[in-house]
Amino acid sequence: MAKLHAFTVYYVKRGRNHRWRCSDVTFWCVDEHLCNQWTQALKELLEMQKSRPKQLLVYINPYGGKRQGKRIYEQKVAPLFSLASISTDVVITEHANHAKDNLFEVNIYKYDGVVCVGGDGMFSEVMHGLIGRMQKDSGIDQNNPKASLVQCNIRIGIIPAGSTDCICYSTVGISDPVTSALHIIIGDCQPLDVSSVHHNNTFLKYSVSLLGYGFYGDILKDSEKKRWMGPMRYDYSGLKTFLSHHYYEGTIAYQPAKQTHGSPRDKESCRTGCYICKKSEKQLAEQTKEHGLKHEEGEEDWKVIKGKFLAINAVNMSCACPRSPKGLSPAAHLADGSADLILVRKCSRFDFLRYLVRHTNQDDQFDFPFVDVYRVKRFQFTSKLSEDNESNVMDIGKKRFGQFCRDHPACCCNIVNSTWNCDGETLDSSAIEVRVHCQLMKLFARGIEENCKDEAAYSQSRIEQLL
Ligand SMILES: Nc1ncnc2c1ncn2[C@@H]1O[C@H](COP(=O)(O)OP(=O)(O)OP(=O)(O)O)[C@@H](O)[C@H]1O
Ligand SMILES: CCCCCCCCCCCCC/C=C/[C@@H](O)[C@H](CO)NC(=O)CCCCC
Ligand SMILES: [Ca+2]
Repeated sequence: MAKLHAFTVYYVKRGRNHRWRCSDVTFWCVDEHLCNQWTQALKELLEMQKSRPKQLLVYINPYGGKRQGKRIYEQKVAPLFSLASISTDVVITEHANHAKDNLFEVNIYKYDGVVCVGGDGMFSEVMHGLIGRMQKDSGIDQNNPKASLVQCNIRIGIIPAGSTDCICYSTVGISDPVTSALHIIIGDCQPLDVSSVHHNNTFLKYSVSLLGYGFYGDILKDSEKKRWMGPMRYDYSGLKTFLSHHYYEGTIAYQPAKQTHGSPRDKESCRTGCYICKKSEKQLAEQTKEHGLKHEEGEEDWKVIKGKFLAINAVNMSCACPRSPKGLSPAAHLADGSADLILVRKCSRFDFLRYLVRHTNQDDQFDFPFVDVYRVKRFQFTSKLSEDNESNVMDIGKKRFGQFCRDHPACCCNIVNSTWNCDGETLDSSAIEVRVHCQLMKLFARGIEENCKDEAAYSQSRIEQLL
């Protein structure tokens, strides 16, 4: 028998529900020279793939979600990175803000990307570190709410190991560490809108998923005390908050997003290669070419809404997650430069439950008389309490009689403020000013792919597209 020579090709195979797996095929051949020619040609082809990362900085939160981050990375992700010849510097975080602070100190420019292993909170830390570092290096003051921010071209990869993993689920279609690792390896790139949140010309936070006041703010505040329960804390605090049924009075002012095509009531969702996000990318490039970073937005066309709200949810993306597979705004776009502002007004407990149930099924969440939704580029919120404080008409008696509104004791209208839930972190201020920055950062992802029945059908459609 002649001596056989062989080489193995590792490739990505699509599974069900947006899951990707690594598969391999081994080629055998008797001719050693031919075998070497093949491996050489394949190596050269791989070398030409400039979007694939070679060096990554990895942060692992060992305490996120079910505390499995370190194990998930070591067992499922590191072997794939090493198979793909990616070199890594790994930091296991020792305290909150470790990753964020570290990103201000290290030479980030030597990396092709930063990977976070954890949940939405861990992603938020890495995003704040990277965006903050870019602004610092470019001399841009984050405290100026009107500043045009510098885009961050160092991509972030998310290995989901948290409690909600909403950002991973909404940008990949599944919360699965191996799938996310493969998106990183093949060098996918998904731009992402980021909202900046300010109070009185002071920068508070950035947000990419949910900015929620009322229901989601109260859940978060209560659940933070129960971190030891792990992801279950949200079910416990969710039920408690639902039963308390608190309303909050305040004023919302918003500027509609006129430049984006599409509406929150659209039937189609944002998917891989989304033409609405592509149009926004083109507009952004033209704007930057014309005005550079100096472009200022007009102050025209503010709309004002006063009312009592059970929940105010501003989402930059659908916020799909395993608990809510279509998300809070199923037609929101990842990179169109706008957010969907959802106002849930005072209604009965039963009606609010009907609304919440629609987070989990196929029915239209906005088809209720007490729910309004607007696609916006900027908004401001002031609670009734801070309005009263500002105009110096605060009734001290209200304070003394505890937290319920003295004027309507039976209405559950809360005179204390709720808290803003900003991607799973609480904000210190209730009065905020929010602005969406179109495609401020990039992820190692490609958006959610259209569902295809099987791989053969997918390949066929790709061939047809290419032809
Ligand atoms: N070593 C650490 N010790 C304590 N806290 C940490 C550590 N590293 C990171 N953190 C903080 O833990 C918080 C929560 O982490 P993470 O987002 O990973 O998990 P989660 O809250 O369970 O998930 P999700 O955000 O998806 O709901 C983050 O805000 C992060 O700042
Ligand atoms: C009777 C059935 C009612 C069921 C209602 C289920 C609703 C689930 C909606 C989940 C929406 C998640 C939005 C994303 C928020 C994240 O930025 C944040 C950080 O991870 N998570 C939470 O605040 C955690 C929020 C958890 C809420 C439970
Ligand atoms: Ca958006």
